[in-house]
Amino acid sequence: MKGIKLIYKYTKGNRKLYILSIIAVIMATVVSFLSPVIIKFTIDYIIGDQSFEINNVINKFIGFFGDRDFLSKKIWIMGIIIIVIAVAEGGFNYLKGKWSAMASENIAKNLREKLYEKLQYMYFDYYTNAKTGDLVQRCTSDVETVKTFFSMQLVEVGRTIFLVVVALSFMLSLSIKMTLAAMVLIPAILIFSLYFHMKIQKVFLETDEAEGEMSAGLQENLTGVRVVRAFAREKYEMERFDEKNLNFRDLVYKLLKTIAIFESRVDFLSIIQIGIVTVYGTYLTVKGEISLGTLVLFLSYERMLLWPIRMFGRILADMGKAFVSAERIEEILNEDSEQGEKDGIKPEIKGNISFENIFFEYIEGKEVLNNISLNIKKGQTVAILGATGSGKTSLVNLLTKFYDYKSGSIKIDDTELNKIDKRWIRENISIVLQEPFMFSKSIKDNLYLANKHTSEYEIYDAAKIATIHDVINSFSEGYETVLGEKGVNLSGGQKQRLSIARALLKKSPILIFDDSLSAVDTETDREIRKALNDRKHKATTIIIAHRMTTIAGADVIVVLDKGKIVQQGTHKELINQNGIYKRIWNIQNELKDDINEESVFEEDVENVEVSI
Ligand SMILES: Nc1ncnc2c1ncn2[C@@H]1O[C@H](COP(=O)(O)OP(=O)(O)OP(=O)(O)O)[C@@H](O)[C@H]1O
Repeated sequence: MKGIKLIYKYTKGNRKLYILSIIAVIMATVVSFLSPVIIKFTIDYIIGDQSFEINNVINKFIGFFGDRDFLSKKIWIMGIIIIVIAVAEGGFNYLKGKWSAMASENIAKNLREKLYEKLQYMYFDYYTNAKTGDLVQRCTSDVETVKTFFSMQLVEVGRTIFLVVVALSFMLSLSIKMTLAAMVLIPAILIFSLYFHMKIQKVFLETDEAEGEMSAGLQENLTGVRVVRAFAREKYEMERFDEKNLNFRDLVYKLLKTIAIFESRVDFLSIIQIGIVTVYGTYLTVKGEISLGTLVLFLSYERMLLWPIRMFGRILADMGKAFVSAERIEEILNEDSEQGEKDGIKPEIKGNISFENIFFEYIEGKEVLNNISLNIKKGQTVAILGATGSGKTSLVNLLTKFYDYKSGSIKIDDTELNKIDKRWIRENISIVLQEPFMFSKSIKDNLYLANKHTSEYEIYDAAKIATIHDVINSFSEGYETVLGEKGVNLSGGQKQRLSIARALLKKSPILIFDDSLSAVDTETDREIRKALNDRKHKATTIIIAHRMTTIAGADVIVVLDKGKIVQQGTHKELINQNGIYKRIWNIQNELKDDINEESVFEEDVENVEVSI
């Protein structure tokens, strides 16, 4: 029932095409019934001189070409009629294929569109829990399974049912005895086919899973190829892949063997069925109960019926698969997402931010932020320092509305963040993520992503601030250089710098760096901070970092520990307090002494006030 509802829902907008393809199938089937009738007519009436009372309409159709005398002299006319019928059948089958393909391709396209759109707006939690491979499979092979159902199985079920009904009524009108003989093994073949295909479904599923595992293994291996090489684990990886490869081969072999056994058994049953019609039909013909033409007609219909009936089980089993796929697609489409939310307000964002008694947890009972209160004025630079897992990124996640806070208050200027439109606030915040991601496009296109109306001059300017302009120019294609998957032809630090340039191009009133200078060397870090310093006060800037020199020049430094703010103040204030900040500062200075090198670090320590 659920499946039928889904069929009805999915065909929306394409039902006319479906009706047309069903009409074409009916026409093809009707026409296919004509050839044996023409042959019977030729054998019995033209050659055999017997009366022909098959059906008034068909009688008239053949009579249209002339009387018996005329036709017996020009028997080639019957050959031409058969050829025309075959061409007409082919034409109707072509139209059926065309219309059902158009409808099913539309359905698949709409489904992919809906899924893609939905996935753009899912809540962040969804991506944390969902497996990427599984999502990709739902958007590709599950959609394909549903498409195959609509393009083939649905119409084939209709064709088979129509074929059986029409053939049966036609055969019954000619000879009840022969019809019974022609149908004697049909139920057995049908039941056997249904039983077999239900049973084999499990093997199909196992094979699909084994193939999925093999491709997932390959994908993981390719993504982690550097780790594999670095740990010299090639042999181990090959063995793991071999195991999956072997398992897949064995399952496919088992599947093909089972299908071959089924085919040979059902072939055997079909031959016996044809044998029964031939022997019993010959007996009745000799006795004069039926004509030779009727025997030939029954044999033709028998052959026409056998193929769809033996495949009926397969079609039904595949339909079961299509319903499972449709449900997997529906699971995604029925998820709650940001799309369902009402639009929030869109105030002008100046850049004043205040957190008041914010508590936050991702998982109930596991507090991540504990009573956070913090005031950031427009244009200020705030640095956040804290151990891993202390809640720095979570603070940013709330600000960008990736997650919602349940208690406390966050105000942007004077507006409660909860009331501000999600897209609006994200448009007004530039964020450089902890793990920068670059699309497989040119460097320029990756930069345009931030602001498609930006000028080339602005792009170069942002790249210069992020100290990546010279690096880009050193590539032979310059800004047109196409980045590989995940930007692999850039180093980690280069990717970070490019994503800083991208964020700067957005020109938002709020700028966030989430540990975005960790992969650049101290010298480059200093250069970027100097360049940024010139833009100071243009945007409220939040910097999350572990390197003290990155942090020290901020207007306000916030020290987080296990989700709580434990210290807050300027570098000068914090250095004079006994606390985490002073301890880390001392550790980094001691390290510097240990290394005992004349370093940029030393300069940084001296210039901390100006170097953000
Ligand atoms: N999506 C999530 N679901 C559940 N727990 C999460 C999620 N994201 C983060 N956490 C948990 O919240 C805590 C704070 O994480 P957060 O990423 O804010 O730390 P952080 O200070 O930014 O750390 P780092 O410096 O390593 O990036 C951690 O204990 C982490 O395991």
